[in-house]
Amino acid sequence: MSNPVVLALTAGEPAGIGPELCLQLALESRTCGVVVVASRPLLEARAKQMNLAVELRPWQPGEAPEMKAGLLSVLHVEGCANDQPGSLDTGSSAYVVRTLEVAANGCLDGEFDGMVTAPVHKGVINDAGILFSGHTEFLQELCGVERVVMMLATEELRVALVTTHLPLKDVSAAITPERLTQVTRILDTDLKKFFGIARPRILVAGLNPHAGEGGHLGREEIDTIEPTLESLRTEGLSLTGPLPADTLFTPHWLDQADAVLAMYHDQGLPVLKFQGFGRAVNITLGLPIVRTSVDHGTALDLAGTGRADAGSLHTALKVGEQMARCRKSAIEETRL
Ligand SMILES: NC(=O)C1=CN([C@@H]2O[C@H](COP(=O)(O)OP(=O)(O)OC[C@H]3O[C@@H](n4cnc5c(N)ncnc54)[C@H](O)[C@@H]3O)[C@@H](O)[C@H]2O)C=CC1
Ligand SMILES: NCC(=O)COP(=O)(O)O
Repeated sequence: MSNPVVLALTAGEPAGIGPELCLQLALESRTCGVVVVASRPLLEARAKQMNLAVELRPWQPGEAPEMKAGLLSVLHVEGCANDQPGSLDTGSSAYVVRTLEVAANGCLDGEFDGMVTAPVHKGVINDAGILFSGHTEFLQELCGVERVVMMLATEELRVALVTTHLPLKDVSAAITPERLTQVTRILDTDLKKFFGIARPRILVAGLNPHAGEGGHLGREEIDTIEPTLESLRTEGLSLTGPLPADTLFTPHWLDQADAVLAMYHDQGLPVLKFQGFGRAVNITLGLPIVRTSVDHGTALDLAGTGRADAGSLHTALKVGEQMARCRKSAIEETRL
């Protein structure tokens, strides 16, 4: 048995459910090492408020993280200004972003095999004067790559997005042949690399109602999507579409596909969340590091109540561990 995978887990927004989900996780034993990257006093305060019997152990690079029930390794990050569930504070925003930097840099340096993120509150980070669209875009920039892909997945359905956190009015202009080509290639490559699918079958949604109705309801399909897919097919990719998005998510199509490529956030994610909210994982494809996340947000209404479900965090850790193991094996093979 090779060394256990070590994942960094960022606790996210201090006022949200992230800190308590990290603590809940520590009530059970783990199959991989987990180091929570967060303010230690924040975690101590939340454990006390919620009566969670978790002993926090400071973690140093190079040490094996705790894996036993009741123990949690913590890499402390300074600067958390609030520990009250439900109350946002712009004073903590730089701290939240710092936890992401520490985890991502730890992955790039090889201290961690991957990172898992609990939810942040994008609004309060921007209110603090820090431009932040999402983890996806932040990690793309931090890792210095031109394009990444957001994909959410359950056991039954995978949905990837061509555009991510973009106002709807800007979506059409963002769907260029270059972006569509990059996103589709990343999706195809990473489905092979991390999910063992020899030739991924990808269903591609159109942008307009009825996929443009032959040009009568928009021309993006004719001018951009069809020619780009045709060109990618000549590289051997298995692509079906552009299909009308309203009927694409039916067994007729889904039964013969490995993933759906949606054009924008709210075209694909509501379907995925209707199908599996609470047990899905959000994966950033195309990064040089492994990053998975939960399928939900900060749920300020639930923070501190004990009613937050840890199902998606469990999925994010399980998939993060599988992907990290896959990446480690690939690295070891290239060394042989
Ligand atoms: N990965 C991330 O960092 C994400 C962050 N967000 C951020 O979260 C904030 C709030 O977003 P909302 O749209 O309100 O979505 P939300 O997911 O926080 O809440 C939507 C509904 O789902 C419930 N819910 C969420 N997580 C739950 C859990 N684990 N167990 C039981 N119920 C749960 C909430 O109580 C609420 O009723 C926003 O600032 C958004 O940007 C949203 C999605 C992902
Ligand atoms: N709806 C998914 C979402 O907003 C998560 O985005 P990110 O923070 O993982 O980029």
